[in-house]
Amino acid sequence: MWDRLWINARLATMTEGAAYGAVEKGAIASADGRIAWVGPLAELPDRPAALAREVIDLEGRWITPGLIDCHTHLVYGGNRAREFELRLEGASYEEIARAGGGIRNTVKATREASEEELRAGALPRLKSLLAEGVTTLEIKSGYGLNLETELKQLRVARSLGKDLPVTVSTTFLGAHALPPEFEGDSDGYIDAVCAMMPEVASSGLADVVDAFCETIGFSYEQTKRVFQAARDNGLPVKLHADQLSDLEGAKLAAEFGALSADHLEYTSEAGAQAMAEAGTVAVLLPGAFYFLRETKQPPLEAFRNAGVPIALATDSNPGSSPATSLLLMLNMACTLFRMTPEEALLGVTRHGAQALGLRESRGTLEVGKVADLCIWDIESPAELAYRIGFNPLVTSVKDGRDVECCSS
Ligand SMILES: N=CN[C@@H](CCC(=O)O)C(=O)O
Ligand SMILES: [Zn+2]
Repeated sequence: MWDRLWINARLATMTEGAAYGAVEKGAIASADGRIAWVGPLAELPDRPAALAREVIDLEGRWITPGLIDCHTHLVYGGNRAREFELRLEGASYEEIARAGGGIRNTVKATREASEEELRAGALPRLKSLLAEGVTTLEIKSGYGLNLETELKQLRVARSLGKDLPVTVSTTFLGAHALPPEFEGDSDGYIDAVCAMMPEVASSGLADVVDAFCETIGFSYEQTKRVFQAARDNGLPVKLHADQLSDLEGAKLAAEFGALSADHLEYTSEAGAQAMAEAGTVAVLLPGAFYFLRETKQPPLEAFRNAGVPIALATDSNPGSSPATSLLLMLNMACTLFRMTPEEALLGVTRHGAQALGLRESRGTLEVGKVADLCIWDIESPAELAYRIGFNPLVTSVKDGRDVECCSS
């Protein structure tokens, strides 16, 4: 017997086929935290009450897979509201970074914070994401830039996943910026990051390794060394690539079979082609594009033509995207990048799961996958991208159970 059965539901399964993989008059069941049955209500093998311990009549509400935010920097100290003011007075993101502000400001605050303080700062941001139906998210380090603080951030990220109803995928981003103690010696810092890799890997605190390949970050060659060290230690990679200039980060990510390359405003057609061949997901981050008032659009058409799966994320961070609404990112991706609402929803479900290497277990409503669901009070899935600042979530379901903690 199944544990739970939701009937009279409209399902956006996000599988291939019909738009949104929609099933108009559907049903879905969970058993032991997994999806046990999904399909048209009329095809249920027996009366609902004979099939499950609990039957829930959704009266036509929509169900989607639980949402996935595949790129965040959620755990950090302090905030950068002062830099927001400076940028409004005319300073650019790059100028602030070159003058020793930017990421380095957050590094100072993160080094000074205790684990408890970092956790207390991250909790309301995480709860805001959960209240909109996020059931899986990625959290990066990258504001420590020394082994001790990077591990501190990763421990906080892991603990959030243990204590809240959310699956957390963790990412070691040691090569995020040059720490002040390595000023003038970026190669020396990359040596240090590579030297951290064995302990990062053996700690079990990081699922993936990331780097910031950019003129204000690290070069192609330096990023390649970080990726090689990750590979030598059995960790998969992803990359902050081609955000402010084309350093061929997309190509490098593809060469290493990266799970994803993220940002990608300056990616060339050849970079998109390489990603398609490698199965690397393009993660677009409209929050950073908006907040930094970027003008160069990511090459959406090149990704579509090459068949690159496109994901979307908040990039929640204090400097370039202080966002804690994934639904807002759906709207921004459509308005700013001209993605369709269906592409946007795929970006935070099926393709978001793929970007985290979780395609087998999450991201679609299919038998055998984890029973992470969102139940929405909407007339069509396009409404999730259409509205601005409105949350139509009725409830989310994590591992088959209703999420109680974070309703708005
Ligand atoms: N691009 C680099 N990292 C972040 C920004 C971090 C920060 O400014 O604190 C990003 O993904 O946008
Ligand atoms: Zn980022």
